[in-house]
Amino acid sequence: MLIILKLGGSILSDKNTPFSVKWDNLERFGEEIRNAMEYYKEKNEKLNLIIVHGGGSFGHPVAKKYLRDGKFCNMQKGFWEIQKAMRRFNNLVIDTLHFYDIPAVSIQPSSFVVFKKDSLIFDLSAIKELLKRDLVPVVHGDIVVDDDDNYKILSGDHILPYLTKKLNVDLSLHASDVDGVLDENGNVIEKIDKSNIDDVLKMLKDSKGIDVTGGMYLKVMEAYKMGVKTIIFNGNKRGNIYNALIGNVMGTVIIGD
Ligand SMILES: Nc1ncnc2c1ncn2[C@@H]1O[C@H](COP(=O)(O)OP(=O)(O)OP(=O)(O)O)[C@@H](O)[C@H]1O
Ligand SMILES: C=C(C)CCOP(=O)(O)O
Repeated sequence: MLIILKLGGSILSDKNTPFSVKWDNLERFGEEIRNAMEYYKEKNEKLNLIIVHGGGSFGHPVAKKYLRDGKFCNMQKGFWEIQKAMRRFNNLVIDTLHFYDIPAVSIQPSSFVVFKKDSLIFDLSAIKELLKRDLVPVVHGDIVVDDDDNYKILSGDHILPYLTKKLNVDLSLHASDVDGVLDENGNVIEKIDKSNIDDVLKMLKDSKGIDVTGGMYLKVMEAYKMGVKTIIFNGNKRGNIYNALIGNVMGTVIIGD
């Protein structure tokens, strides 16, 4: 069983308070992930896990400092500043996971991923070998170069569907701070597929906090375009990370075309 789980920046941090961490949440996620690993072990079922996390209160405010009219400037300094912010965040996440005996290891996209016009150069060899050794790759949103002499943010919302497709993941999960994608009445849309994608995209607004990527719109659009199935659910609710990992959580199922 190969599962990929994105821990959204909005549940790991307060995106309106730079460099803040929601420690209660992060520690609970560690506990729930460990419990889910125990669940599969007791069932004698092999679980391989990849974790993705967003920029949260670390990447977004720093990236915003170097954006002018949608283009990155002063990147002689900015590239490392954004990398450094994400390394800080990634270190905190991974150290906490280790406190719960989760063999997490870091994957930093800025050092090897290239954003091409409509695809990614993203070598998966190391991630595949790490999974073979039952290690848990933790891939984070990051600043990356593109193939047009510029720079782009590689969002966790790009990474999750990309890895879901390329690694033929069995279960793709996105823990955010809402119960799912909500309609104009605030009700959870249970399924998004080609029958309702156009109507749903009209309902998507901005994120509450500082966000330089694309909030819910990017999440839904990237998963749909990549043609994968993923579930968006509320990671703030105690027990939901565990429930999602054992295949038992309510949210919005996106079925890409
Ligand atoms: N129709 C919608 N349904 C649900 N949430 C929506 C909708 N439109 C906009 N949002 C906003 O999207 C937010 C979730 O997207 P956001 O990108 O902030 O989450 P995240 O994945 O935790 O963060 P990050 O992308 O930084 O990791 C919600 O908190 C909500 O404010
Ligand atoms: C802002 C940076 C560096 C990463 C953004 O990743 P996301 O929060 O998953 O969109």
